[in-house]
Amino acid sequence: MSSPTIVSVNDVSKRFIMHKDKSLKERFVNFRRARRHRDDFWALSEISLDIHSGSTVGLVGHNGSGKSTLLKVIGGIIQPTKGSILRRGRMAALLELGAGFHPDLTGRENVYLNAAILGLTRSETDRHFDEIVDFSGIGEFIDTQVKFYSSGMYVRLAFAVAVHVDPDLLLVDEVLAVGDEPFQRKCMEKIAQFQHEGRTIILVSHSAEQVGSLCDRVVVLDGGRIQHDGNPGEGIRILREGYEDERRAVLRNADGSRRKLALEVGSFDLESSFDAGTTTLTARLGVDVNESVPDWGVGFSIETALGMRLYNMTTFDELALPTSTGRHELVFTIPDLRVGPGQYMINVGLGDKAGRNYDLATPAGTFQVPGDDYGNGVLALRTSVTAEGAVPLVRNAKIELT
Ligand SMILES: Nc1ncnc2c1ncn2[C@@H]1O[C@H](COP(=O)(O)OP(=O)(O)OP(=O)(O)O)[C@@H](O)[C@H]1O
Repeated sequence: MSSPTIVSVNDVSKRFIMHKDKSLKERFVNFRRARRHRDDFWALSEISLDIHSGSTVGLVGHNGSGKSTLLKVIGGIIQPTKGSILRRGRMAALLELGAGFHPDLTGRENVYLNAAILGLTRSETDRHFDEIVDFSGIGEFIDTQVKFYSSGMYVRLAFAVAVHVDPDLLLVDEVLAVGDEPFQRKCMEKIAQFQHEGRTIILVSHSAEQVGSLCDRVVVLDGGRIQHDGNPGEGIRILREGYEDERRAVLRNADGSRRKLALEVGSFDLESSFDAGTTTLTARLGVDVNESVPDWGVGFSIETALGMRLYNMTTFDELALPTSTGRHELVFTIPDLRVGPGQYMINVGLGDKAGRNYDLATPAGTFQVPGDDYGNGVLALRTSVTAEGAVPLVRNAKIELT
């Protein structure tokens, strides 16, 4: 039996009105002709989603695709123009930096205010107060007005309150990217605990890695519509493909002709060879040097289909690459590749030592490692098992280029 629906988004559309008049005076002068001086903009169109209790849903999409608007509509912060939202249980939302905090109140006062808004009594908040402050790491600044807090401090305190009010549903909008690394780790642990406890999480993220590791369902938005709803790996692939199309579009001049970058990924070919039980992967990268760039180099990384970075290297410490214009071929050889069954992506980026980035191919190529009987996971470990009277089997994992 599937778990009950905690959020139901029914055919929701959201319109924003964009005023063409720049100044108040223009608006005043054009008051009677107001309709002609405004544009309707549909940030969300006909969105329907049922979110089941206990799931972790990632909302992803390009800038302006409507992720934050959808999260705010789900959170009841803004009303849909059409359609309806049904929500059950206690909700805690981390939507905008500082939203829900009163700048003139201290951290302590804001904790009580926020917790009250989220439905906690004063004595319930008293009980959690030390834990909240402890989790936030705010320390003695808890009695300082929050207008003096840094953005990191805001997020830490807001997150600490949200996760200590016993929510059934947690909405998180990108704010996790703000805190420092130890705090982000703490947040991730808390989210994992929430998942374990069967709470529901909806999060907006730009990080494929975060979405891939946390979510069991990914919704890709494009221009306010659902482009994909379901498998996270497929969602991340669709999102990346979109970024690649966007990048190509940026590389066009106004007349449609292709604009050249100083360094460009010209070609990328993968080969694999299998010998004596090990796989060697060879990647041939053709770089078009259109303008001489001193100290250029290549970043080369391998990721899982869910965006988890497995390996990263650059050529900067290995090679001084030729600066003459024309196509240069680099050959990356990875002997004895030991990754487990699954799909992998190879990304390449071209840049220089001064930190300038020129071209990026994400992915430049993909490969698939078929399942074998040695186990699953990102590591291919040739674990051997013996048992008296048993016949050992020998299995080979061949790599297929896709
Ligand atoms: N209050 C508003 N008034 C007018 N337009 C708005 C308003 N809020 C959002 N928009 C527009 O709606 C579209 C969707 O915005 P939204 O913030 O939901 O996108 P997003 O996918 O979260 O983007 P990002 O990744 O940049 O945060 C954007 O084009 C944005 O400019």
